[in-house]
Amino acid sequence: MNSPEAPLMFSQLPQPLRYAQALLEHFSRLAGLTDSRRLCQGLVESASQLTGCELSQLYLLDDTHTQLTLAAEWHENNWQIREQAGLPSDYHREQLLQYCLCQNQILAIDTLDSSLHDTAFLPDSATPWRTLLCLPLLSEARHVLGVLLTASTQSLRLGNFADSLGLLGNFTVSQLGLLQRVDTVPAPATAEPAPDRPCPSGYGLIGNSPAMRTLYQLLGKVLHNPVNVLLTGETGTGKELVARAIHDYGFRRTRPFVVQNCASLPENLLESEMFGYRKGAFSGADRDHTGLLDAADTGTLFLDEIGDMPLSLQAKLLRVLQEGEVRPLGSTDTHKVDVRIIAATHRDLKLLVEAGTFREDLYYRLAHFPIELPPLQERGQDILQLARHFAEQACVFLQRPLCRWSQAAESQLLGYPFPGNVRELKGVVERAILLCDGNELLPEHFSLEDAADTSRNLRERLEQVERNLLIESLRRNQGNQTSAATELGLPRRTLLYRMQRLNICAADIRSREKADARQ
Ligand SMILES: Nc1ncnc2c1ncn2[C@@H]1O[C@H](COP(=O)(O)OP(=O)(O)OP(=O)(O)O)[C@@H](O)[C@H]1O
Repeated sequence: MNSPEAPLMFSQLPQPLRYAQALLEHFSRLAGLTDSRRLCQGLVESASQLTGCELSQLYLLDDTHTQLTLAAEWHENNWQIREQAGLPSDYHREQLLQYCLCQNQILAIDTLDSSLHDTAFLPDSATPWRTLLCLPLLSEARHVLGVLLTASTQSLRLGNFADSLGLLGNFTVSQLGLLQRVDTVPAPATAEPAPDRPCPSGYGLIGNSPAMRTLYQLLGKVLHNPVNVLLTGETGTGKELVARAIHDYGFRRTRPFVVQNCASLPENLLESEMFGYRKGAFSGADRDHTGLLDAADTGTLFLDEIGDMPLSLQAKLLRVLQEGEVRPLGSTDTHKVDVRIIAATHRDLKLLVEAGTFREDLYYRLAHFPIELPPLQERGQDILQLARHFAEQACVFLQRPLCRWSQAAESQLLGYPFPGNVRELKGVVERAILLCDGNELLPEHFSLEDAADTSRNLRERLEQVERNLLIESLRRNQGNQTSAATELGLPRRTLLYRMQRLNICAADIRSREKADARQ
């Protein structure tokens, strides 16, 4: 067994060949299981048989990575059924599991000490648990999906099984994924069509385009990993929303989330806000003040517009990132904080580095895990999904019935460039809901044409606005010209004249009456 390949995985085991053969048999047995529950049970049984451990447990994260659940347990030669299989949403007390999951690290403990380690997740045993192995289970894309744990009351070198058991565990979770996909094959054509309602697509964010799916993949990688994250992208693309998602769906979700916009305060105020100060640090400092870094301790600090942070503060922030240390103004002492920094900017930080206004060392520290948010224009049909979502929100807020979307309005939104991205879309939709008196959103409710169409002169654009106003009024009055003229404060003859000039015909007015009648 001196060949450099296969033996490496088995070389520390007493009977490597027999073990390799047994491992193959377990692979092939698991590959034949077509029921998710049996597959989970099969894995824990295999893990115990291969290692000789009395206990094996399989924990799986749910789709949103918020809940870690005990999916199967093998103990005392049997599958166990536990009542409360779900762990608290931050699995904070289960430090060992949390370490393995969040750090994506194998954990092998040869001498388990119950006074040092909280092992409440292990079942009661007459003899104390002595050795433990925790393996993060990974998808093909290297996302952590769960943990495989084996434990024994005997002294075993469980670390030697880590590589081979990891392969078996990863294989099992990929089989589970396949089975889930088979179970969720679209319903047959006879089924009722799904309601046309927007729904969050990933981590509470809306959008299903390839660009957004790539974003969700990247988010999945940082949720359970304490790296700092740099969010870039045009204004209004959702950087703050994404920062919140990383916090809310990650392992710090029960800890504070603190936001500071670096462009909103002058240098000295920003410094005292972030780092805090001691009484007497400057005139007016009549008491100690806790800084945001302390407020965010054990949680997340979101630094928006990081490109606008003054150079002197950049040096202090670098110290926090490198040493985890904060020194409040007026203090000679430093103290430690444990804060995940998520920074965001719509500016090109590399250019700022070249221009000498942003520190290169800080840039590299922050950009450990850069995530670029796609502009709205690159999200295709997400525009409509987002628009429906914002329309629904606005209708609920205004306590009015939901509006239908005319095809023309949808096409108009799809053809508009949205330089202000999602924020602009939200504003445009909310305004349209206010302008829409009936139940159907029409192109004239959206003030997009003017911004998009620069080919028309001012008079033509004003005429378009006037035309929309007249049509709206006529529709409100069921086509009655006298009532519409009164509402608009015009003599009826003037209204007729303007209608003629602006080419408003009965069909323009009827199009909504028809829509209303269909309701
Ligand atoms: N994918 C999304 N799903 C739902 N709402 C979104 C999405 N992206 C952005 N929004 C909404 O759009 C608005 C702007 O988002 P946000 O403030 O996070 O953008 P930003 O990139 O941080 O902007 P800025 O660079 O100007 O600070 C918010 O109301 C946010 O809720």
